[in-house]
Amino acid sequence: MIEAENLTKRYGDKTAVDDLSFTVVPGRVTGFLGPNGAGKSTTMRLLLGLDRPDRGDARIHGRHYRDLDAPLRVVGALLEARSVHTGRSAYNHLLCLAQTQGIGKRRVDEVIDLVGLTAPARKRVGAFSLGMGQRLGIAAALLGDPSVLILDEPVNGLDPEGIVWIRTLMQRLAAEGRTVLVSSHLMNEMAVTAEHLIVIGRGRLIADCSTEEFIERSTEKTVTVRSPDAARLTDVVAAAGGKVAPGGEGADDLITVTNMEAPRVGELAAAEGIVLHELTPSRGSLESAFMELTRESVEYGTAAGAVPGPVPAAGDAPVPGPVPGAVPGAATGQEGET
Ligand SMILES: Nc1ncnc2c1ncn2[C@@H]1O[C@H](COP(=O)(O)OP(=O)(O)OP(=O)(O)O)[C@@H](O)[C@H]1O
Repeated sequence: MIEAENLTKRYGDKTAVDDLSFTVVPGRVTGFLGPNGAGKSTTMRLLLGLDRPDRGDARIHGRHYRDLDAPLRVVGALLEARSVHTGRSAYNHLLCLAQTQGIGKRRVDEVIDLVGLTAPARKRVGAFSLGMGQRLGIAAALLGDPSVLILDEPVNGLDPEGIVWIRTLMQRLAAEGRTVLVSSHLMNEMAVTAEHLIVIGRGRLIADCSTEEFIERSTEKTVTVRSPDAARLTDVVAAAGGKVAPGGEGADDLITVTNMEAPRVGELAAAEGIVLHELTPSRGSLESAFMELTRESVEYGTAAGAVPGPVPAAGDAPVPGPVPGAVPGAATGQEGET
């Protein structure tokens, strides 16, 4: 288990992590999300004792990282800025790490196989591609067979096959009862990998809830309907309280309904004898939910608005705006559930 309690870290007058509290439990993959500069890497560094918090506490299985006897056997970490001796082979790099913690050669071979680096294991790390470097970092994290994994952008640089591999690996590690905290900017990937999310903006907690709940609360459900009698269906649905938008130019048979569930649309159509060619409910994406919930805590947006809504300048509005799905006591002051 990972616990952050009122974690606060300042760099000069910049508050990178601001009174952040959360718990990451074993048995599921927890995604750690936030816009650029939100404080994800800083939080991970605080959890790993690589930086000291100005206030608050970070514990792994109830202990500070620095108090762990054999840290690699408890926590495996992949951080963005890694120092690897580029002249060394992957095998030697892992062997050196293993020797510092009394881990045997057999485990080095095991993790090399596990991450798919068997063939290039004796090559210089300096000649590795970004994806191979990422696999090496993951191998190092897994070396001590740790019960806690803290992975900062593990998907970075991986090709589609590599992305599926890391997804499956993280889910397997969680299913084995390990605690897995993973940061990523790839929303589609997080949507299928992480069961739970911790979302931060400007160093503060925005949401701590299941991925499903996060999407559900912040995006509108829509129903796409196709009918040769779309005009009449529009009237019927609108009269029953549904909001209808036309499908757009050249799609006269298409409407999009909000404020009404798909079964109700189907029942109304049946009652009126209106033929349907399609009735598709859809929920919003994690990406749109994320944009919606974090838009006021984005530090680096384009002037035209890479995200919907106003983008305050850095230093402005330290408190993210009203957020459905925020945790109790979060920056918004709104009610929410965990
Ligand atoms: N060593 C440092 N010195 C000064 N400022 C720092 C330092 N490390 C981080 N910061 C600042 O703290 C804030 C949080 O940075 P951090 O790297 O933790 O964010 P992040 O969420 O990991 O961002 P990204 O998604 O871009 O990697 C940023 O404004 C960053 O510039």
